[in-house]
Amino acid sequence: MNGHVLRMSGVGVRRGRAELLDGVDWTVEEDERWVVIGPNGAGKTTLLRIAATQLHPTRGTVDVLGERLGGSDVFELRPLIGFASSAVAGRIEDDSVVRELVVSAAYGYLGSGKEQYGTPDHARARALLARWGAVQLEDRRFGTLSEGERKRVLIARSLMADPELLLLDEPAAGLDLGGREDLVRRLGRLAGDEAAPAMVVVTHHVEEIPPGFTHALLLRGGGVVAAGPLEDVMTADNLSATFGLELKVENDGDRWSARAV
Ligand SMILES: Nc1ncnc2c1ncn2[C@@H]1O[C@H](COP(=O)(O)OP(=O)(O)OP(=O)(O)O)[C@@H](O)[C@H]1O
Repeated sequence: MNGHVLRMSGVGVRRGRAELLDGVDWTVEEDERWVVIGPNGAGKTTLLRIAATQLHPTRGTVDVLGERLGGSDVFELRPLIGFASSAVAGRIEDDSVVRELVVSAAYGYLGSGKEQYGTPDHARARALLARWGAVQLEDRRFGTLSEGERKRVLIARSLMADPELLLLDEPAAGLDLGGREDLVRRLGRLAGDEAAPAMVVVTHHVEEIPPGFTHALLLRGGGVVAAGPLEDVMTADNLSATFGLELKVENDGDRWSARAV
């Protein structure tokens, strides 16, 4: 696999006359933790769906975990990819019981529900729910959970298959301040775990970059503004260009913040 978990080259996505992505070059190595940052409509979700093998680009090449998209069976790749997004959440039935929901992802994030699960699977699901502060919810139905509770359950579920690539689309969206800080701290803990998969987290807010994250890709209008190590990319100039307004950016060693000048 040469350490490349994900490699995109000249990737473009066109829908009608709209270029959702254009000329995206991006490589994620196995020990890297990336944030993808950009304004509404920048193409972040489209980019993540390509990485999750849910969407094929119109142009360019994509290699995920050493396999070329289009040239291999994506159903074999998908169990190796953890993916949590509001679209994934939207496909979950309200009456799904949390414990079953997590264990049913043991063989991929789109578990059919027909697989047989054993005691180790249930123990792993429980441990993951505990790690994400959600074990007290295991008997609850998904439809009864708060937004913050759903996010934590979905992340536990996305890790159930022990993926090699973890993709989280706006995991902190809709959370209150305490919920956001709790989630960012837990993501930071995962980022610091050497055994954790390569991670890509999409966000609109630099305040949501967890400690321990290493790289950022800034996206605007379907194009990459900058990509690379956080300390190189997270400049006021780059972020101002990404969001289309003049920003001041601060870093206190662990966390980032930005505000209009
Ligand atoms: N099928 C489609 N046809 C035309 N335009 C589309 C289609 N699907 C998505 N788009 C547009 O592509 C752009 C990128 O969408 P995407 O969801 O990837 O952005 P995003 O950066 O995730 O946005 P947000 O932060 O608002 O979630 C948006 O302007 C969206 O309206």
